[in-house]
Amino acid sequence: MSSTWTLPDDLVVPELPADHPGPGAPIPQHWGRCFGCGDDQPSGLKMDFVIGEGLEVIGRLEVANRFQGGPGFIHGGILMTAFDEAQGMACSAALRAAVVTGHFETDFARPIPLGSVLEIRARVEGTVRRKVYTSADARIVDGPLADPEVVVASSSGLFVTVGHEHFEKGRRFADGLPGPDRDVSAF
Ligand SMILES: CCCCCCCCCCCC(=O)SCCNC(=O)CCNC(=O)[C@H](O)C(C)(C)COP(=O)(O)OP(=O)(O)OC[C@H]1O[C@@H](n2cnc3c(N)ncnc32)[C@H](O)[C@@H]1OP(=O)(O)O
Repeated sequence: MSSTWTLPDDLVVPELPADHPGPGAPIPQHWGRCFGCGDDQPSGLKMDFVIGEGLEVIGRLEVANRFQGGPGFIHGGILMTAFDEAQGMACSAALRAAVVTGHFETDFARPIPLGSVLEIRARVEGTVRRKVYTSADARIVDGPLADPEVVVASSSGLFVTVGHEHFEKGRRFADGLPGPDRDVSAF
């Protein structure tokens, strides 16, 4: 299966921020209630991230039983969510900007068993105005069917940088129903 994704000709590769922490530095969760990375989200993916080389970040996902789709394997939508989180984190680390997903596509190359540990390497390919082009690939690095040489899935996504006002619209719904305003400025 091959992607229909193509990068534009006028892509600009961003410079790393001057205070970029460098490979291996942990990346904090961007929002405690985030389904991808938050530790205040019991049903979430609870992904961990560190900075990789250049414009790359490295995410880790333990494939828990609750992520099951077909018997014994990860649900495809869960895998897409993990890619979405990783590629969003790559944008945030490279650009120090808030982003939202505009367009996303994933190739599923191999089934991924429950109990395995996925490493997702996600990177910014470049920007065009507010558009951020990203890609990522996943490998099983521990547990069942582990083989770090094999790419089990890959992904391409277009993110769009937004101001914090974007999230103001959702702040009253942070508990799922309209309620007191919450401070989402740290998102
Ligand atoms: C601390 C932070 C941590 C951040 C860490 C992040 C990690 C979290 C990762 C999870 C992220 C999510 O799931 S976010 C949740 C899912 N996504 C969303 O809810 C987004 C919903 N959509 C929107 O809110 C809106 O459509 C926007 C913001 C994407 C765009 O609206 P806008 O602001 O009015 O901008 P607009 O002018 O329309 O578009 C700007 C440019 O992007 C292009 N563009 C817009 N949408 C698309 C699209 N779907 N496909 C292609 N291109 C698009 C336009 O053509 C234009 O290109 P040009 O004219 O310049 O050529």
